[in-house]
Amino acid sequence: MTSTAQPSLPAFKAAILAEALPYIRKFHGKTIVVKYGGNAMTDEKLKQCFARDVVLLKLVGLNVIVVHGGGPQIENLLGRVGKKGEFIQGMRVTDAETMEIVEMVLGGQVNKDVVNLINQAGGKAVGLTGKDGGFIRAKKLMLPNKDNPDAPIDVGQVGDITQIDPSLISFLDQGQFIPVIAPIGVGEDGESYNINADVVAGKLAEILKAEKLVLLTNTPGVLDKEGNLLTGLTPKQIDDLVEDGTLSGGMLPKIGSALDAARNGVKSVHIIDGRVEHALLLEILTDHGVGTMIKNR
Ligand SMILES: Nc1ncnc2c1ncn2[C@@H]1O[C@H](COP(=O)(O)OP(=O)(O)O)[C@@H](O)[C@H]1O
Ligand SMILES: CC(=O)N[C@@H](CCC(=O)OP(=O)(O)O)C(=O)O
Repeated sequence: MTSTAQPSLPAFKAAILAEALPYIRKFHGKTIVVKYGGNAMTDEKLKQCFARDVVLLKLVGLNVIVVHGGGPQIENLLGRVGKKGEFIQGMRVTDAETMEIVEMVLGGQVNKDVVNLINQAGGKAVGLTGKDGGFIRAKKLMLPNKDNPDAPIDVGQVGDITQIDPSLISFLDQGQFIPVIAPIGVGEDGESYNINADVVAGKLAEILKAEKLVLLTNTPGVLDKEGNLLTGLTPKQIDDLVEDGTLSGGMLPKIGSALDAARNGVKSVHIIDGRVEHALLLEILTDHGVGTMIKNR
């Protein structure tokens, strides 16, 4: 006779904890880059769950690096000065006044908020922008123009990463600190560049030879035209989804960065739902992967 009784809650919890052990062993000492999207940081309880997950991962021996966004938070401040954001191919058109606001919001309010959350949860977070130690160098980005390849599109002070110096991050890691990075780069003449946070996270994961890149956003993952979750995507499938318009807006730089990272040595790359409590722990330390995995072929 087979029993249909459900395991008791303590037994269920113990089983989940035990499930984490092989993952802790596998990832101990490895680098994990986590992109915390502005859209995933709107709810207080979720923010605290995120911070606790980051601290737990650090305590069990993973080198966790956080790169945060802040698109909605920038939009909010722009609105207060009577401006509205404009995006082309998922990149914010950034004039001088917008750059000032971007720097204020990303490098100030949002960065300090994430640092404080992690520290309140028991971690030792240190906030940085790419201007600190000049560790993210950038030049002006020109976007490709499908209609006229000879006339690339100018989106203002948006940065194209030219170099990332990993030594500052490694130094913080070794000191048991958790780097929290705002996606701002510095140009040759000290000028600031606004860089999409997914792009910074992807490049950083490549340079640091990260084991994993996890992009936390506000959808269950990549969705098809009918709104169904696509749990795994190959480069060819991604091309098709871009071509037929299934992927748009902020998903374009996200998927591009994810694919670049997967092709350039980051062992696993995931786009997951930051609105699910403890999504990060579920993805990294259990068998229950959530969201979309980006494959390199
Ligand atoms: N096929 C798709 N699947 C899922 N999301 C998509 C898709 N195409 C476009 N998106 C949009 O991309 C958004 C996520 O990107 P973005 O707004 O930049 O978020 P984040 O702040 O997390 O980086 C989703 O909220 C959704 O509106
Ligand atoms: C060039 C560019 O688009 N920069 C982004 C930087 C913030 C970001 O990427 O935030 P999310 O991850 O929350 O979207 C912006 O200005 O919105």
